[in-house]
Amino acid sequence: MPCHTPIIVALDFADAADALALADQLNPSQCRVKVGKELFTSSGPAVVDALQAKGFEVFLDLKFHDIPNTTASAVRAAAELGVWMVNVHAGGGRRMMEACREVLDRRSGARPLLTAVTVLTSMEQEDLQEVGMDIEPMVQVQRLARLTQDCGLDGVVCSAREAKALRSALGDDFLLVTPGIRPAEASADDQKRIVTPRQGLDNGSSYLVIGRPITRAEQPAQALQAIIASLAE
Ligand SMILES: O=c1ccn([C@@H]2O[C@H](COP(=O)(O)O)[C@@H](O)[C@H]2O)c(=O)[nH]1
Repeated sequence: MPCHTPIIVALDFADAADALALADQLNPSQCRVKVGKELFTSSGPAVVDALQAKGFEVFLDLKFHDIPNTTASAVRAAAELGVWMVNVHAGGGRRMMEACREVLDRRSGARPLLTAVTVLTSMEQEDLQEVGMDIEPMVQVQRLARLTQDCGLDGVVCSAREAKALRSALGDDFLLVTPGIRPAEASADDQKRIVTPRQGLDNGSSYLVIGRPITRAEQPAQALQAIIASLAE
C-alpha cells in the first residue's frame, strides 16, 4: 500500500532486531523508514530487505562522499537493493554528483530517488566557521542546492528553515527532505536548525525526517499519530 504521509521515520538503532521491532509498530501506509549509518553498519543489506518485505519504502541514508567513481558505484549498489531513496553529500562536488546521476540514468529498471545533503541540521554558523566556511548556513544551503539541481539530482536534504527560500528559488518539482524536525515540546537533542512538523510542511518540505521524537517515545505509534494529526491542524 502506498504511503500517504510525508513522514520518514529514522530507524537509528544498534541492531536489526530493535529496528524491526519498532517497524512492526508502524504502518507502511503512514510512514516511510530511513536506514542510516549505525543500523546499516551493524546489520547490512539484510535489514533493508526485511523492511521492504514488511512493505516499507526505505531511504538509505548513507550520505556517500568520496571520489566520483567510488560514490557512483556505491549509489549503483544501493539501487540494486531496491531502495526508494539514496543520498550523497553535495560537498562532493559537481563531478561526483553527475557521476551518481549518470549511473542511475543507465539503469533499465526502477531507480531510487537521488538526493544530496547540503549542510547538516546539527550545524550552525559557528560550526561552519570552525571548519573554514565563513558563511551563513542558509547561504551555503542555497549554493549547494542550486548545484545539486544543476547536476540533475532529485532534491536535497536541508533544514526546513531553508525550505521556503529553496522552494521559491528551485520550483515545486525539486525534493526538499528535511530532518531536524521537532514537535514543539520535544527535546532538540543534537539538532540545531529545528522546525516543527507543521511548520516544515508550511515552509515547503517534501518529506519530514523524524527519529527520536518517535522512536524513543514511550508509545512510538501514538507519537507518530500525534504528529500526523498535527499536520492537519
Ligand atoms: O542534515 C541531516 C542529515 C541527516 N540527518 C539524519 O536524520 C535523522 C534525524 O534523527 P532525529 O532523531 O530526529 O534527530 C538522523 O538519522 C540523522 O542521521 C539529520 O539529522 N540531519
